[in-house]
Amino acid sequence: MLKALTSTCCSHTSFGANVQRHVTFGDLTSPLLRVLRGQNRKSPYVFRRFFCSDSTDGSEPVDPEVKRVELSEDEAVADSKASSAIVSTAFRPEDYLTVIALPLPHRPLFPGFYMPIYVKDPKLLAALVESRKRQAPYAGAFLLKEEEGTDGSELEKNMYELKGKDLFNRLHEVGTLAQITSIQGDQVFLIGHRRLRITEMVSEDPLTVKVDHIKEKPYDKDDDILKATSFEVISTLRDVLKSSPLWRDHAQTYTQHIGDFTYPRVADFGAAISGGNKLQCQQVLEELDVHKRLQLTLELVKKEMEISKIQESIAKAIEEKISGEQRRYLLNEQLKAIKKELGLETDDKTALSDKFRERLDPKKEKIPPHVLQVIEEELTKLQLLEASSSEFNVTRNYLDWLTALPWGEYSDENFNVIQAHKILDEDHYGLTDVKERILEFIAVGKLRGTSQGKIICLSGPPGVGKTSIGRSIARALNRKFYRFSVGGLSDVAEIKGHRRTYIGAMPGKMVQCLKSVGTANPLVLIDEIDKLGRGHAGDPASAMLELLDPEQNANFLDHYLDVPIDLSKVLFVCTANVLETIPGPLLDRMEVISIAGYITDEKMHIARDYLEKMTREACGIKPEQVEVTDSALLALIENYCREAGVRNLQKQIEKIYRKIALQLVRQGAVGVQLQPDELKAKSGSVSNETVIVEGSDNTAEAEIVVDSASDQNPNSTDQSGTSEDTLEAEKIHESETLEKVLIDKSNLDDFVGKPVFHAERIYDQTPVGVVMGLAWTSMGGSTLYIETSQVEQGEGKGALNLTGQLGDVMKESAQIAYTVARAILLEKDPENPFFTNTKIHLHVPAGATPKDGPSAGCTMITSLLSLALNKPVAKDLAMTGEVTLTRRILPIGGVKEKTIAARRSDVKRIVFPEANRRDYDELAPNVKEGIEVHFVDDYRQIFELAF
Ligand SMILES: Nc1ncnc2c1ncn2[C@@H]1O[C@H](COP(=O)(O)OP(=O)(O)OP(=O)(O)O)[C@@H](O)[C@H]1O
Repeated sequence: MLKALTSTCCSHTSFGANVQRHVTFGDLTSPLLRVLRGQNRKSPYVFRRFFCSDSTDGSEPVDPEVKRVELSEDEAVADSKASSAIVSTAFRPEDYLTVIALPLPHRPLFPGFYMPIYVKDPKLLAALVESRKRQAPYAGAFLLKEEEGTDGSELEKNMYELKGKDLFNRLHEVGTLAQITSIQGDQVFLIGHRRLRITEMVSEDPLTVKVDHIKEKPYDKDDDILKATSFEVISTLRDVLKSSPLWRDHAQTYTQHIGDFTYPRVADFGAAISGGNKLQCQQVLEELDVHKRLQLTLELVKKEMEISKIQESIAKAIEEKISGEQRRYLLNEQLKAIKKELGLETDDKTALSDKFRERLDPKKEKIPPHVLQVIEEELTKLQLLEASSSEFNVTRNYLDWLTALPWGEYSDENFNVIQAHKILDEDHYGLTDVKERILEFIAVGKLRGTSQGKIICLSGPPGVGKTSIGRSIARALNRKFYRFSVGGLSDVAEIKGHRRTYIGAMPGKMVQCLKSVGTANPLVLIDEIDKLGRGHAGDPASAMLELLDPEQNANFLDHYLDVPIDLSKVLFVCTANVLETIPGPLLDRMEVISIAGYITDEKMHIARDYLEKMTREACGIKPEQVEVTDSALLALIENYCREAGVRNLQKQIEKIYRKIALQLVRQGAVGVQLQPDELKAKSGSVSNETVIVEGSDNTAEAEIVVDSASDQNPNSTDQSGTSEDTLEAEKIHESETLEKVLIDKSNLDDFVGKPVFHAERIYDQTPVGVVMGLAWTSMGGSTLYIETSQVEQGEGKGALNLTGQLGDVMKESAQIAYTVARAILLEKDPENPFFTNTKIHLHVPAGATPKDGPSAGCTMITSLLSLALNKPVAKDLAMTGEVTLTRRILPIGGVKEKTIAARRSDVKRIVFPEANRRDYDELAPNVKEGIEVHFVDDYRQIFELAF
């Protein structure tokens, strides 16, 4: 603040430096003292330059030497010439009664102080230069009055535009006689001398005014009040200056001598360096009563003191804030050191080691010795490493994994076959093969006393419950369940882990599994094993082999862990949609259980007993609120969800129940809305407010109104009766309005839309040349037609065209069929030249679906013969079987799927190869129901059946 204050006296930094040079208080100490005491009359300029009290008194003439010191060397030379011609008495300040008026924008100039100003008006500047040359270096400095409604910045701008009378009117009457010490460019340096008062204007441009020199009113130097006030000003100034380190030196110099100043000087000095605004300063300047002036100054410096205190406290607060953090850090460090010294706390490393040892201790007996050894070595290494090194982190993470694994921890297995059976039945309908296999596994475990790790592979179309049965098996065996999908997995590191040297290295899935389940005998479900990716670095299939092979996995080596772990107690269950894509060696180690898909009857059971129940609970609907009829369910299965699995069926059921939930909530909303009406009828004591809300749609609002009715009269028994009635009414109403939602075949459309599934059966009566075959895909079995048609006829035009996105095997199969059909026709009707003279087109719809495989061989022959003989084939007959050139029928795959598909398409008779008789015999009776199967090993038998 003081810096700012002082710079107001010399408000330009460039000039500030100048001032510093002139006003070096340390240097001036003795001359100033002497001048103030009137001892050194020879060189009064030093004093005058700083504090011109003698000149302002009017007792001291200005020495021409004063000027010489202030001028530059050139000016001094010129000046010396000029001065020789002018009488020195011409420079007495009190002789100046007409002066050029200089406007001051910011602060008044106090006697004894420097002030640089800029003079932008060239005429004025020229006049000042001229007057200096004429040995009359004095002007009047007057503070400019502020125009109403303007701020300071505009004042300076406008100042240069003010001229003559306007300027005159804007000047404060009282100002200072200012000596022009030097002029550099448009910068003029002034020293204040004595107070002036404007009496009249003399000329306009530059503004020249007549002035009176004014003096303070006489005062008694020994007046105690005056003395006390001035001392108070001095002591306050001393305090202010002391608290500001920047001005401490100056303060010392000043305060040493300030006692020698006259009272008016002390007042002027205090006001000049204070931070008072320009009007306050002007007030001090205008005040001629010394006591009053001192009081005004005292006010200003006291204020300065307060500001200085605030400044100090702000600085202190900030300093404290910054150093606080640092202090806390240091204290913390000290605290740590002290604690360590006293043995109260160990350092990070020891704490870490202790944590790991704590983990190890309870299972130390079960940990294999070689693993224990590695752990001990690593723990020792941890102590030797620098805590901030990367190696330390690697070792810490490694130890974390090693100690977190469930070494020798097993969950108590369930060997109770009956209980396991119950659990399996609870979760899934049917799936007898799978369930039987699991029960066998449990039985063996019970007899042996321990269970073994095994690999079961569940294969089948999507949505038949492969994944969910895996979870159910874990529940039945009381093992922890962990599932991970290897579909598209191409990085071996996912299975075997990264080597520890890599940044961000992680162990493989199996180690992660063991850590997360916390037991060494979980059930691990490896999903989508048929979609295992082909790795660019390493072969994931081989890694899987190591993981799954019971011979190898007792010592499974994870790259990260680097110590063998025993996975032989883990039960692996894999799922796959097709077996073909599973790598041979892997498949060889698995026990495959295929789940073929469900027939309508099974789907009905699953929907009724499992999916519906599950969905109903998930939607929060009570069994009595809804009824889905058998016919609706049947229609849903037959017309909407004809695929092998039940996932789509589940989705449709969920759709139905969501719609029911919405319907119920809507009904409920209507019910509560009507409530106030009912209450009115019942109790007749509902306030008017209720009536207002009658018919409102907003349930919440209606409820609030009823509440407020009871609030109004809390003690009334009538009212409490009303709230009970409310609940009662709610219940009655709910049961009345919430009608049971009935879903029947007729309104099924409203819930699930129109059927999307059109019958696979294109023809009601198969025309000539069209025969139904049976196919099998990863989505399950399906029926498909083989169509043949005649393109053109002519001598020797016999040929065969194939369409329908057939694969190579199927194309070859068609060629074989063509040959066999020709041979058979030759046998049956030697005269018939059909194949020789007819170009035939064979197509397999739908054209957009790629098809392959040899199993449509016998269907193709039948189709070609039907066309050649111009005889349609029985409509309820479907066939499948690969044919050799010698007409033998070879076995096919997917007997169950094909049977199910045939039943879906209302086929009554199926032709299967004789070699598949065993597969068929194994099918559950409900799958075979209503089907007449013919097993054939030669095409001739099919010919008899078809025609
Ligand atoms: N036999 C069944 N009894 C009861 N629910 C079943 C049965 N089969 C399947 N589900 C139900 O069908 C849904 C789909 O089953 P899941 O997800 O296990 O099929 P998935 O065979 O694993 O299919 P994907 O091959 O696509 O993985 C599950 O909610 C499951 O509960």
